[in-house]
Amino acid sequence: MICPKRTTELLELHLESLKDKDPAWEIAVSKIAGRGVFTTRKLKRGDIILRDIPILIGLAARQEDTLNSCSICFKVLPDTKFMCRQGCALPVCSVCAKKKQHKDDCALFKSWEPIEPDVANSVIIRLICIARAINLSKEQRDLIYCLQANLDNNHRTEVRNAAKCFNKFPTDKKLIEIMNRTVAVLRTNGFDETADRTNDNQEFFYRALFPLFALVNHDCVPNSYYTFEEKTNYMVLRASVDLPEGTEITTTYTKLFTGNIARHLFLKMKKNFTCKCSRCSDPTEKGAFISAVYCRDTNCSGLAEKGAFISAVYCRDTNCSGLAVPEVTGLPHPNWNCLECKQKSTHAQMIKGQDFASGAINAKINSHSLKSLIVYLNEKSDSFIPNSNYVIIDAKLQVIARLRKSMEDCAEESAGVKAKYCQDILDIMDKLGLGDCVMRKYLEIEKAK
Ligand SMILES: C[S@@+](CC[C@H](N)C(=O)[O-])C[C@H]1O[C@@H](n2cnc3c(N)ncnc32)[C@H](O)[C@@H]1O
Repeated sequence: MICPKRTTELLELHLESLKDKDPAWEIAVSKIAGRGVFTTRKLKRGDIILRDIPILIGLAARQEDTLNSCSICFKVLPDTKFMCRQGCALPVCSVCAKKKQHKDDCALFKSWEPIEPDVANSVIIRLICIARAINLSKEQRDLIYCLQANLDNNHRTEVRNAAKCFNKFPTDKKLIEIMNRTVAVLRTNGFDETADRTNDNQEFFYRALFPLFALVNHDCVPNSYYTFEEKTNYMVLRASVDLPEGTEITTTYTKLFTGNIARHLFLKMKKNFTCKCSRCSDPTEKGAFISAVYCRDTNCSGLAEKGAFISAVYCRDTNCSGLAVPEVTGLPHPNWNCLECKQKSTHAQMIKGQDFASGAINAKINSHSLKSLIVYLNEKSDSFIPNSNYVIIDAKLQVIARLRKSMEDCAEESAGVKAKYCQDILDIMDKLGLGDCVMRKYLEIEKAK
């Protein structure tokens, strides 16, 4: 680990234009992991903790149908003629084509001779963010190298695959090392794949590295939240709750509403660590029961109908309607404990109800009938899965998002549904102890509309 003092020096150079005489943050050794960011004074809920400038930013280009965005301003361009005419294989709008950043990108990519310069290729477009590290100053590069990089066997794949798209991709070991290291740093600290980092469940369409924010450790109930300034892409980090002086700032690397088991797996596999926060250590997730399922201590796990089983559901001949939670946290397939009858069950037994409800909800989502999804959530899902379960939270978020766009085919059913679902989720957020965040603001606005 590079020491907090040197890290701060490099960050101060990077943040020059945002220099604050009396910053509310400092870098210090963390009890959670390595270095962390701490408050230097008392802050109130909503106060700005810090602002950060992306040291690297580029299009995420995750899906082929989003390739017609400008690689500088990220605006979506008309469907045809959005590629640079200079043969660099980058999409750019006519205004940004004249900007220095594009001229630098263009010169670099053109010198590597793209094999198909007129075709938008996601591998090439995704490389912009990484390749921009080549033209950074020494201090900027030092800052990138001072950030943690979880090196796994895959971090070289991206550059290796990109090389196949050019006739003259560099073979110089130093250049390749800069790009590979940047990939690893971005994966450990940046915004990249949708699932890698989420802003309270919202997706990103660019990949970016904010070096000061990269020092913020994870907690499944974070005490800060961030937004972005539209014109500059600067990040603004604010306090979710009142923060005493000397508090370590935390953010979340996972979605807020996934259960303990899924969060544990994601953090282990994608971020290389096991979270030991208070939510992760509590099988009830602070009484929010996001991963809880019904106990249904049952003598019968058969289907409630003979023959073709077309409308069959699991037999509900049960003795117990209590909630079951994982016996211990941090295992992918834990045994489960009923909080009422104390019966223990295997993971496979317990997860049936959740899988069943999940399948039914996905079928309703895919059928595009919002009405049938709402009816299912209001009248049926509760017999398979508790309303606090994340499968239900996700489905309600889908309904809220769709009702927000239009009233679709269900004017009657939707009356009051959006406000009720928003309130249901806000109640769960309160149980988790989540303070202000983008999601809370979104739900409060949608509830009031
Ligand atoms: C974005 S960096 C955070 C800053 C890092 N502590 C440093 O010194 O550079 C992410 C890395 O920090 C560590 N980390 C962050 N939050 C953690 C947590 N809650 N528990 C364990 N390790 C954590 C993990 O190694 C993770 O890959």
